[in-house]
Amino acid sequence: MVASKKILDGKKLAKKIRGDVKNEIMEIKEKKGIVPGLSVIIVGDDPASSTYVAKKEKAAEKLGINSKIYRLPESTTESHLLSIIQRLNSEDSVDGILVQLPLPDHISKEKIISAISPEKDVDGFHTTNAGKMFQNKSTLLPCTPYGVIKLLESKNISLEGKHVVIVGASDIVGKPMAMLALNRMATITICHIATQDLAYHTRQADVLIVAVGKVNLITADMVKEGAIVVDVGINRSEDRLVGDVDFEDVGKKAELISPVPGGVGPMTIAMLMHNTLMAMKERRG
Ligand SMILES: Nc1nc(=O)c2c([nH]1)NC[C@@H]1CN(c3ccc(C(=O)N[C@@H](CCC(=O)O)C(=O)O)cc3)C=[N+]21
Repeated sequence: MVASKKILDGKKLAKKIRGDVKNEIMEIKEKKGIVPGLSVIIVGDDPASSTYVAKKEKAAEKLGINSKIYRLPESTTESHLLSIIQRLNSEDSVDGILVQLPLPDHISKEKIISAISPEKDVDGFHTTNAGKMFQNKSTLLPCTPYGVIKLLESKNISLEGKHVVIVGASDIVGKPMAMLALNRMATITICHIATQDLAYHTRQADVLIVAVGKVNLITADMVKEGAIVVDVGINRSEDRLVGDVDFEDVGKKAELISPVPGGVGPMTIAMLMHNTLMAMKERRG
């Protein structure tokens, strides 16, 4: 068992953040008579994607966000999807547009993301928002890396001067995670599929952030004593949800460790709600 004081409890923090967002939404509703609107588009019927979208819908509803889910068949054409996005871009009551990833192979992810108005890009994936993040300017930040930062900040962990090692270099987690850490003056290492001697790098980490999607990728021998470990991985193993980190063994060595489930996942949803409110305030606040 990992001692509870060592656990980075994302479920608890996400609840607090959702509460804060809800209070602000109620205040704005009272003063101005407007509520945030979130449109979520899902193409095809991948069961994991459907679960996540259902979670987003439920969270939005509880916070007084007006959410609408577009469930489109796998056969949806790129041009049809683009036409829906264009309509949502011009709809004043829609503050956030999220297209659930992955998309089917016949649809270009880049084309779809760049069609979303940057002001409504609550995922923070648009190149305009990525560029602003690069410049450390205020923008909509990608929900998962942003959630990781919030989780660390909630324990008063400053990244300044720390060696943050990120395993995984995806556009939606690893790369933006590195940029957010760099913007907070961390020294960063990004490991990926071509990295030689992964363990050499992970053992240097003061803060180790893992986002790969491989069960038990990170074992106790790969982690420095007293490190902070954040597990972004989500894997289904023997019908249960596990991360990329061997939680029990690594938990003994780590100072703090995030669990799966109950770690980064709920933070992703909370930051999406936060971003939806921010998008509303920026555009029509
Ligand atoms: N455009 C887009 N934006 C996304 O933000 C996005 C996406 N596409 N595609 C898929 C990934 C994955 N993702 C998760 C959200 C919540 C949990 C979550 O709430 N996890 C819970 C448990 C989930 C469960 O029980 O199945 C937890 O870790 O405790 C996980 C994963 C958002 N994603």
